[in-house]
Amino acid sequence: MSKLKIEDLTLIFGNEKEEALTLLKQGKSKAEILKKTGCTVAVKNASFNIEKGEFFVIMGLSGSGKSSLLRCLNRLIEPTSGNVILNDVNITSLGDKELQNVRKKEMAMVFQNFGLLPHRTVLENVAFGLELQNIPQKEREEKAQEVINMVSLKGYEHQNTAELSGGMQQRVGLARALANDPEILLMDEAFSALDPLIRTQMQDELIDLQEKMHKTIVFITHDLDEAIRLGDRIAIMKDGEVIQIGTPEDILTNPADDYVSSFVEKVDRKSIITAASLLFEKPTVAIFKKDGVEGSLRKMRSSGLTTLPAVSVDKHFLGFVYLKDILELKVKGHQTIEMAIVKDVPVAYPETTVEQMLPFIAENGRAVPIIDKDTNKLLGIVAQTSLLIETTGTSWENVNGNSIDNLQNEVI
Ligand SMILES: Nc1ncnc2c1ncn2[C@@H]1O[C@H](COP(=O)(O)OP(=O)(O)OP(=O)(O)O)[C@@H](O)[C@H]1O
Repeated sequence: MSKLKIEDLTLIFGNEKEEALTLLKQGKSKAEILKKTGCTVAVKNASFNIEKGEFFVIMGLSGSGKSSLLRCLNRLIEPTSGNVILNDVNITSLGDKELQNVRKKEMAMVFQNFGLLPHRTVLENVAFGLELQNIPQKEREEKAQEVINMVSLKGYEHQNTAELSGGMQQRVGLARALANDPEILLMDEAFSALDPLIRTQMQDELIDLQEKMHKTIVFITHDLDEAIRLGDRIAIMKDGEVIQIGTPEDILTNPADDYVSSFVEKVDRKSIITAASLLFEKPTVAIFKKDGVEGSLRKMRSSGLTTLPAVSVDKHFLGFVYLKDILELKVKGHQTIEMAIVKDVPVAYPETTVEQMLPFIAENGRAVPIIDKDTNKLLGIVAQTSLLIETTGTSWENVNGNSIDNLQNEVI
């Protein structure tokens, strides 16, 4: 079930909003609208869903509209048109009191500049939201302590936040947001002010925390590496428009346009591209025991492949068969291939990344079998071009896969 629905959301800054909106509907560009009305279209017709428990990252260059969009979700900024629907409640049409309740209980925000009360202690800062709700001191302090422990700040409860490092202040910000146990966390460039090492550490901790909490997180960043590390899905914004939404792998393998490509080309893909996305298009050929020496040779000749996977009748992977071994069996007059099946080869799974597979390829020399973890069946093989085996063996671009889906159509 979808948790948060964003429907045709538009945000325009300026005095001539109505006119700007009309021009927008007529298909005029952001630049034309600015020229004619003096209004800035910060978010243009955004429509997408964020699933319950999803880590959703919004990414884009400075000025692309990320913060504006995020602030429309809890109406820190009033959207000009469109709807934000949370669990069937239309946030955009709530009265002040109900909206306050949503902000307190359902959507909490974590800011880049922490937004803490500097002369209050960690405990008081974390409990602050609960204090505003008149929750009795003992109860709010217990709750605050619980989240302080969660974000690894135990022992710092009574320190003033101004005395803490940036990373620790951001933990306080996070703990404060979590104190109300909201369903949704809105995080606006929450780690951007931290130095790189601390930033990576905070990302790791947030990933760990999310595994336990299963919150819906909407996280803004202008850093694609951060988006990829954190996001289940990433929305990419440009000039107020959401131009692509997808998993990190979708975005890297199929960038929607040159703008997305320009982000993507700087990313190290080896650690993101998985076997699953390599297993498409070309079907592989596999050998069954019943093919025997002659049948195997025929399959190798007609497919042009000198290494083929051997599978059982129900497609369980048995091992690899190499041309040289089959030829040896033929010379010796054998008809069965049993002896030529090399069983001890490293296998990978659909979620195994290219980076993780490269040592297998180096070790095995030719290909990596991709196996379904549950059924143990062979899904396909990821092979390296012979050229690459000769050279470095480390470039993902030259790694390709063959799916076993079309096994019935194999070349014989
Ligand atoms: N209060 C405002 N008044 C007028 N225009 C604004 C206001 N806030 C933002 N804008 C404009 O709206 C557009 C989107 O800005 P926004 O801050 O949402 O982008 P962003 O992607 O979050 O950028 P950054 O990463 O720099 O925060 C920009 O053109 C910006 O200049």
